[in-house]
Amino acid sequence: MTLRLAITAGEPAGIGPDLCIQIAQLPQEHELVVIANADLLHQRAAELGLPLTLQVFDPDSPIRASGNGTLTIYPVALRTPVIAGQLDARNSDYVLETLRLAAAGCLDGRWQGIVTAPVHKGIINEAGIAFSGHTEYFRDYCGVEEVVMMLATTDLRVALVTTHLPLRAVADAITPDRISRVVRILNHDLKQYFGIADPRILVAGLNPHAGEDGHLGREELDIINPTLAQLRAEGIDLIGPLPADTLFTPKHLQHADAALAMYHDQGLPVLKFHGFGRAANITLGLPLVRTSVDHGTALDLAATGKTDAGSLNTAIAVAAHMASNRT
Ligand SMILES: NC(=O)C1=CN([C@@H]2O[C@H](COP(=O)(O)OP(=O)(O)OC[C@H]3O[C@@H](n4cnc5c(N)ncnc54)[C@H](O)[C@@H]3O)[C@@H](O)[C@H]2O)C=CC1
Ligand SMILES: NCC(=O)COP(=O)(O)O
Repeated sequence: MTLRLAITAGEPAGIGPDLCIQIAQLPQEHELVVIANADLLHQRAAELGLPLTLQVFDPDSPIRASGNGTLTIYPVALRTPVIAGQLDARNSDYVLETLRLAAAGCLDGRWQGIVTAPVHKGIINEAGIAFSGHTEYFRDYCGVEEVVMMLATTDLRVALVTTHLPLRAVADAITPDRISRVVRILNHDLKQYFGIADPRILVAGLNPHAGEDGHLGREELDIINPTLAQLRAEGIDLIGPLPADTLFTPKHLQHADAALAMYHDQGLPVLKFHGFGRAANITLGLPLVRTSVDHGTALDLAATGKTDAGSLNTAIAVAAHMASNRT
C-alpha cells in the first residue's frame, strides 16, 4: 500500500534539507510530504546541484509516490533567511512549528507517520524554549505519560529507560514506576509494530557489573530486580539485570529481540558503533508512528554534498513498516 508520510526537515542550517533533497532523487514507494520552507529547499538543491520539483500538499489529491526529484511540500515560513552551517535562534520557532504540524496531521489522519530530520537542541534552548528532544516533544504534544526511545538496525534494537537527562540525574530517574512503564510499552510495541509474538528483552543494570551484589551500587538489588520480578509475573520475558558491558555480546544478543539500557550513553554508543548511518530512531508508546535518523544536524556538512542519507532511508522504511502493522 502506498502511504503518505510526513518528513520534518529539521534544523534549517543543518543537513536535514540536504537529506530531503537526496532522498527525492531515489525511487520512493510512498508519498513524502516534507514540512519545511520551500525556498530553503530550492536554495539548498541549487547549492547541491540537484534537481528538485515541489508539489504543494493537497489533502484531496490521491496519494502518489515521491521520487525522480519530486517531493510534496507542506510549506512553512522561515522566521529569518538561512545560511547553511550557521545556526540562528530566530528560526527555532519555525523548527517547532514543523514538528507541531507533523503531529497534528498524523493525529487527524492526513498522513500515516512522521519521520524527523535532526534538530539542534542547543539553539532551540538558546531561543528561550525548553526543549530536550523530539521524543519528549511528541510525548507532551500527544499528552501521554511515557514514551520509549529505541534505536534499531536490521539486527539490533536498543531501547532506553531514560533519555535526555544529565548523567547526574539518571540514578534518581531509575524508579520502579518508570522501568515498569518503559518495559510494558517496549513489550507491547515490539508485538504491535514488529510482529514479535513473545518478545525477549535483555535488561542492563545501572552500575558496573550490575552492582556486584550491592558492592558497586544498590539500584539493581533495591529497584531493578524486584521490578523485573513483578513484570515477569505479568508474562513478560525479561533477562537481567545483566552487566551492560557483557549484555552487548553475541552470546546474549543472539537470543534477544531488544536490549534495554538504563541511560542514553549506555546503549547508544553500542548501537552507533554497530550501525551508524543504517539505524532508525523510533519513539514507542505514542498514538502515532514516529521515526528519525540516528545522527544529528552535522552543521559541518550542510550544503557540501557529502551527506549520507542512509539513516533517513532506513527511518522512512521503518515508519512505513510500522504504519502498515499498526493495530
Ligand atoms: N534526531 C535528532 O534531532 C538529533 C539531533 N542531534 C543534535 O545534533 C546536534 C549535533 O550533534 P553531534 O553530536 O555533533 O552529532 P552529529 O550526528 O550531528 O555529528 C557527528 C559526526 O557525524 C557526522 N555525520 C552526522 N550525520 C551524518 C550524515 N548523515 N552523513 C555523514 N556524516 C554525518 C558529522 O559530520 C559529525 O562528524 C546536537 O544539537 C544534537 O542535539 C543529535 C542526534 C539526533
Ligand atoms: N540521541 C538521540 C537523539 O538525540 C535524538 O533524540 P530525539 O530528538 O529523537 O528525541
